[in-house]
Amino acid sequence: MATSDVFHLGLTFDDLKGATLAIVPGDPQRVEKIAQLMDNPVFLASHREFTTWRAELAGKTVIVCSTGIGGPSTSIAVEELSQLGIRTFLRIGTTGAIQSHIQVGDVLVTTAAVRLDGASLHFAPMEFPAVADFACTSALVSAANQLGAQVHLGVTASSDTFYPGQERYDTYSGRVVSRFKGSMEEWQGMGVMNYEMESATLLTMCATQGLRAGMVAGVIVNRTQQEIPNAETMKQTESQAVNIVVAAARLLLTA
Ligand SMILES: O=P(O)(O)O[C@H]1O[C@H](CO)[C@@H](O)[C@H]1O
Ligand SMILES: O=c1cc[nH]c(=O)[nH]1
Repeated sequence: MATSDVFHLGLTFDDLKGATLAIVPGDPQRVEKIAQLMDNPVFLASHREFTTWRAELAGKTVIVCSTGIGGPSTSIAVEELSQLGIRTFLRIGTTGAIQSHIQVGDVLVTTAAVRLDGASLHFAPMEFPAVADFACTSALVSAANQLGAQVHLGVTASSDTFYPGQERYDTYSGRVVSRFKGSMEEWQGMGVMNYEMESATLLTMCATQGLRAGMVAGVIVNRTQQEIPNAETMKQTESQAVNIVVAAARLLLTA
């Protein structure tokens, strides 16, 4: 029997037991928390940034697999999970809001991403929109409403870097390259809700390959107010977004 049917994830076809839906957080430590909210959670593998558990929801198998931070590792997770049979991806992340009306603790559902990454260009030219799947997006919004979350729907800026690409000056050099100087204000003017680091790659890969993807994130900082998140608030916000993604997966699996 194969020990792994794909290059990085350390998973076999057998491990997935026919699952077609995966929940994909960035942080490997979030994976078990998500799996434990479902039935019969089982640890499958952990290699590099990719930790994978399997569980059941509404009698169907669900995979939970971390992508790590950023587009390159996300592209590997999405590619290998697709090879193994996954067709629907729900990302659950943390994020920094850039609009003053969005509060820390709110939840954002991404309808499309500004492609400030490099990996998505390996799947489609820049003219192609990084757009979320409508059914996934609707399920995430319904789940957020069911759970009483304060939810905002809109565009996310998805950057390869946490510091210059998100126009942070509180760095060792204090310098941001000219391409990104003033960029936050520009995105704010266009109504962009927030920054994170994986949706551009995930949404472009899925939209160009007949796969479904949706994205929800808990707001852990608001860049118009502060730079460093509060640890307790961060835990609560993450936990709310985790509950939402599991509820959304249930809606999609029972539709
Ligand atoms: O909480 P996750 O899912 O990792 O998402 C966000 O947090 C990381 C940066 O701190 C990036 O991966 C960003 O997209
Ligand atoms: O500001 C933030 C917070 C979380 N993740 C990001 O990528 N940016």
